[in-house]
Amino acid sequence: MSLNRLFRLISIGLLMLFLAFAVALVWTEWSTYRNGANSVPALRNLRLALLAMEKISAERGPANAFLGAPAQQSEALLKQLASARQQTDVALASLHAALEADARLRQSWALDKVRTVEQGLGPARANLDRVARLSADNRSDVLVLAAVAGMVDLMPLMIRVVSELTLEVDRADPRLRDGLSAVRATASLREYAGQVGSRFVAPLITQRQLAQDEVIEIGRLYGRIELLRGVVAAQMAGYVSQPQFAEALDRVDKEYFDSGFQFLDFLLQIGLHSSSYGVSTADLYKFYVPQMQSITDLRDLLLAELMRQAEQNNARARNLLVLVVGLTLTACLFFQLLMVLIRRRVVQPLVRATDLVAGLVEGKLEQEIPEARYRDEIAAMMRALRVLKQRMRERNSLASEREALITQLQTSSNTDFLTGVLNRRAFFTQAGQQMGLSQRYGRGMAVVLFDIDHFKRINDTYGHQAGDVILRGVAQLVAGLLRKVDVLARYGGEEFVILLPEADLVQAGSVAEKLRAALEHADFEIEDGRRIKVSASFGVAALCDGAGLEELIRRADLALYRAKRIGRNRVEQATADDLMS
Ligand SMILES: Nc1nc2c(ncn2[C@@H]2O[C@H](COP(=O)(O)OP(=O)(O)OP(=O)(O)O)[C@@H](O)[C@H]2O)c(=O)[nH]1
Repeated sequence: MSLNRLFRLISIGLLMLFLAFAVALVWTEWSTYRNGANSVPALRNLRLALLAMEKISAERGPANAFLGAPAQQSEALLKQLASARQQTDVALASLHAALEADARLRQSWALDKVRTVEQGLGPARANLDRVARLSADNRSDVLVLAAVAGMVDLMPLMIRVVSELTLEVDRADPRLRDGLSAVRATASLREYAGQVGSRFVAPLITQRQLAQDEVIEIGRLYGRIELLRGVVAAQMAGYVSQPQFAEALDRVDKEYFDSGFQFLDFLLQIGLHSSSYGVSTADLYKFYVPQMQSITDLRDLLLAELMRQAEQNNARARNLLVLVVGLTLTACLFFQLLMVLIRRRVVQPLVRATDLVAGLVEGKLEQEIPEARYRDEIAAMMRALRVLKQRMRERNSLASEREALITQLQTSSNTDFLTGVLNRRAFFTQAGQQMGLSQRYGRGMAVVLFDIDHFKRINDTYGHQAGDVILRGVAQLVAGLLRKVDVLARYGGEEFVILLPEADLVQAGSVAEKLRAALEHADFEIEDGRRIKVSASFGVAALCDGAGLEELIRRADLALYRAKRIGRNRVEQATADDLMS
């Protein structure tokens, strides 16, 4: 796999991994933010539910007072009760409207229960009013207990509404869990405080001793209240460093536990042994109910703090989401840029350099080696490649020069400098090779020796230079008349030798005759423009009875000698006498 392709695959793989990681991160932050965004509306709903619960509890105060009041006090208490009932109705209507407006809660159990409470409130109030309007003699203990219980029985439904809405807040932002527990504990404390007060209503109205089951129930409620006091104190541990929380908790201790609770304790001590309480339900409403306000205030303070925390958490989640998205996008961009940079500055130049080196190895010295864009290691490599290419060029040119020189030297060492035909040494080299082939394959071969006649006279008459001109002319003429396979060489002085491969004596004689005739008819122009005629004598010998080259030349030389002797300008072939001599 090429480096380029490998890098591309690695880049894509890394980018995929990176994107998966980024998407997971953004998704987590987005979910936190989206869930957290529900925490504030969910807290508002919870606050409305707690308020409605408180109002229902609070309504029991004037209601209980009204139950036990003599006729002359009824009108004033009725007004207070009407006002309390209106506040309950407003609080329940607000809660109802808020739950209906919330798409997630429109079909919820919480809304069903709110409706049930709204529906149950009418009959409970009507029953309470009916009992309150009875004459004192007719307000039996059972009727009063039933009237009080009618209102108290609505509370479990409201507690479930509160539980469900608390869960909504918890789901939206689990970090609010501790604060929510504190709020719930405070709300429960307020509810049980109301309930324990209500337990004294019937005995106060009917001026009787506390029944045994009432004592047990009051004891149970005392236990719960004490337990909740501990729970609230524990839950508040994280808050009491802030003065407003410390003060609110202190107020609960002083106003409710030290004052209100003491008042109930006083009634309990009386109710255990006698019926002479000396207080009415109106007194209970007047002395006890206001002390519970400190619990409600603490709850509201906690709710406000929770709201602040929820908003702060939301803002943080939003900021974190923006930061994560921003960082992810930046990192993504940076990663892409990094990959492009590595590809452009490292991978591609490396691949290019590899191609260039491969090209140089193949001898492609014409290829252009580009200038590197940056002053880095790649630039150094390109510079080195340019130097390498230059050196290779120089070496190649040196090699060519040397080869040309060798060829030139070989040519000049094999060539006769005057006539341009082979010299005697080269003739023997080539003739020796031919002789070997002829002997191996049994082919014929002949040698012709010829010598220009009376050449000394030409030199003497026209000068040595004219003699040279004629030597060149004779060599060119003869070379032009021979086959390519024939080997012509200057044998020495004005004497030439010709090797005729695959020729017998007769064929060689014919060739010699043709040459002789050509020379006889030719004339050669010397420097002063004069034309000079020459003739030559030829001796011919052919290969037979396994004779070697030397022997062949010797016989041709004998024949040439004979031709000179007989009269020149003629061709003589080697004879049987030449063979034996
Ligand atoms: N101009 C010139 N003359 C040469 C060269 N080589 C040899 N000669 C001359 O060739 C002549 C040969 O003369 P000889 O050997 O006496 O023979 P010839 O005069 O040709 O007489 P025959 O061969 O008997 O016909 C000599 O005078 C040499 O000096 C050369 O390269 N150039």
